[in-house]
Amino acid sequence: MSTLSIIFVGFGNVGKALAQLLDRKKQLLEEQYDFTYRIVGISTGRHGMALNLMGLPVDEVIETLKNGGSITRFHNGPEIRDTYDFIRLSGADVMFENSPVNYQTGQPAVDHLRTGLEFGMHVITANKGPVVHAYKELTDLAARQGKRFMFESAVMDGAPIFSLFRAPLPAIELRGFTGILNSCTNLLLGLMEEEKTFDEAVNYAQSIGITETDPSGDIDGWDAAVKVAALSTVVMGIPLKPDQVEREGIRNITPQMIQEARAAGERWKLVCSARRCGDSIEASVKPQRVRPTSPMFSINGTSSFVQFETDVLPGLGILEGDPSPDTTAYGLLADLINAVRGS
Ligand SMILES: NC(=O)C1=CN([C@@H]2O[C@H](COP(=O)(O)OP(=O)(O)OC[C@H]3O[C@@H](n4cnc5c(N)ncnc54)[C@H](OP(=O)(O)O)[C@@H]3O)[C@@H](O)[C@H]2O)C=CC1
Ligand SMILES: N[C@@H](CC=O)C(=O)O
Repeated sequence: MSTLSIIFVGFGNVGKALAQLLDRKKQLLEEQYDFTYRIVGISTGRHGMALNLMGLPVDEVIETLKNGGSITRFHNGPEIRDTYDFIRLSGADVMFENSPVNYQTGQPAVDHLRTGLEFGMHVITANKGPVVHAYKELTDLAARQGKRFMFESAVMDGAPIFSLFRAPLPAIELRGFTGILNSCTNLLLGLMEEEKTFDEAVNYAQSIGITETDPSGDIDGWDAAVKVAALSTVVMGIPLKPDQVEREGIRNITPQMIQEARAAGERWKLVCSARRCGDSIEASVKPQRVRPTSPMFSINGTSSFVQFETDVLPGLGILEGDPSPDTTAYGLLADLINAVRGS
């Protein structure tokens, strides 16, 4: 049985959930997939970084972070200058990159992933930035290195969106899609229907780890726009950047607007859509009132939904019920298994 050494770049809600899921699935990985793992490195933005090639005490690292402490005390080895040094010194087989998203450039995650690939690692991320800003570059580099660049969790967390179009739907023509791709705003709109204030709703969303590091990315529609751009780039084959998506967030939706919609039997939803027009794409993210006849009407809480328009399957939809950092962690774990077994 092989032992993979694993590093984490970014160890917030998602990184920690993944470390705990890996621990829970350790025996299954050994029995069914014939590999085990050792977490040899964890790096953060403001809470230090630590390498120990014999394996880090992950529970203690999590406890330290919970108390706001630095994890540098767990470091055992030569001094680490920066994250690139951390990646290089780790000699790891697999890197998980889960740092905050940068909608405009994808950095520094793109550089982290490139460095991991250059040093011979499979690189796996839930970060949407690199998918829209460096999909081709990182996919080509991974192929040259005989490694994988994987990002299933970047859109709809653990639901297999990218994998679906990788193999199970050969020869299909994807013409467009519509749906709810941002969990946070769907939760906020639902809580406002229950007469919570906007601030109360945001605080709750942050407490369950579903917002972006900076929640304005959710509220102003950037997270939804980067997901639309990622789907366009990867599954529709039309590279698109978030600022090319017509975008309006939910900041201007008032409690009165919510109640007016309710009185009319409708609900506000932050609707994402994209439609192929020749070689280009028309894409938007905007709040819309939806009727009970829409499949989006009954998408509650953090749940998300997408309906694909294809030439052969009329209306193929995927609903993900109540995702959280734990479901994102599952998408990352699935990527790990698929990278290791070459599927
Ligand atoms: N939360 C979710 O449900 C989902 C999140 N994602 C994506 O996963 C990624 C992580 O999200 P989440 O865990 O919620 O975010 P958090 O804000 O909880 O964690 C971010 C982590 O990245 C670290 N970090 C910050 N800057 C850097 C840097 N320059 N280099 C290395 N590490 C850095 C932070 O360290 P420190 O705290 O010390 O600053 C922290 O450990 C994001 O890209 C997000 O879009 C995708 C799907 C779902
Ligand atoms: N902030 C994001 C988290 C998952 O991508 C969302 O709310 O959808």
